[in-house]
Amino acid sequence: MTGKPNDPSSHQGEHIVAQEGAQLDFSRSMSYGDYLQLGAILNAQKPLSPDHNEMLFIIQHQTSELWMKLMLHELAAAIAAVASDELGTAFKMLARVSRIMEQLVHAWDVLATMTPPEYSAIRPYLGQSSGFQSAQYRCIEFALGNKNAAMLKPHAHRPELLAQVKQAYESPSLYDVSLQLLARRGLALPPSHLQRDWTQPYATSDEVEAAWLVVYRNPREHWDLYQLGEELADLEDAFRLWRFRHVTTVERIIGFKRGTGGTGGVSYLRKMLDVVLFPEIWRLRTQL
Ligand code: HEM
Ligand SMILES: N[C@@H](CC(=O)c1ccccc1NC=O)C(=O)O
Repeated sequence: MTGKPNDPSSHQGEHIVAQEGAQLDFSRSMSYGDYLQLGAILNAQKPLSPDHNEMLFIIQHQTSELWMKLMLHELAAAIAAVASDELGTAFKMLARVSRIMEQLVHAWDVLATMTPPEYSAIRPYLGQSSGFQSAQYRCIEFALGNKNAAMLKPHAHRPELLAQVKQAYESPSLYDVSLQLLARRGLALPPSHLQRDWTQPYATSDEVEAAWLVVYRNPREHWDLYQLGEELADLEDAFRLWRFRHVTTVERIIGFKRGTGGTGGVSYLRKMLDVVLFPEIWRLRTQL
């Protein structure tokens, strides 16, 4: 034994961990993998094709779903916090949601390493499955106020998922609870926007814009509402970037083919770029 770091006969590594007192026997205590349920997570990649690149496709989606799970966890808590006037708590959560969305924006860089012929080898194995059927994604859209009854249908065959998506569909969105907060703070909000059928898509209102304008014209007096408005802008900004990277990545990989989910593909995704979640937050800027 020479003791050199790269000498395969060296037992130096063993000595280091022993000296550091690292725990090495997990026969009777919880290990890293036990705590994180890595057995379940790392055995859940089951490629259907013989193609090398399917692992990328699966892991890209699974990691996205995990980040979406955290986003929903934070969003639900942020909605509850705004509804109970705990704005400091809500800001922390909303900032985290925006950072997760940015993480998902950058994740497209990994998927974009997949070329059209590489994806064409996998695509026939996907059948009619599509991200369009992601229950968590739909819950995020609904929590952010983009309500659409038709989007419940892909979940009709899975009662537990349908219940989850329906709950998000029927609940007030982040923006709905934000407007209620503005009203509690004495700003003039139209009754039509304070109590309504939450399943209906949000309708832009000049009165709502006027209320936000009071906040934005005097930030010092309404500092936390002003901060809330900017958190909403951050979140929608990041979400727009995600939508844009999706459609661009899709175009570079499948061009203008129809989607496996049955939509026109890029034409459908481009229409989604026109969705505005918090319209008055954007419109008011013209008046400042
Ligand atoms: C090769 C990569 C991808 C392609 C070619 C692709 C293609 C498409 C297409 C064509 C649609 C429209 C629905 C349809 O008819 O199928 C769609 C929807 C969707 N995809 Fe992807 N996608 C890709 C990757 C991803 C990834 C990584 C995610 C992340 C989870 C994702 C999430 C979604 C979601 C959530 C929708 C529904 C969007 C909405 O309804 O606004 N996709 N995708
Ligand atoms: N809609 C895609 C298929 C697809 O991307 C997909 C298929 C199964 C699971 C997740 C997917 N990702 C996003 O739509 C296509 O038309 O090629």
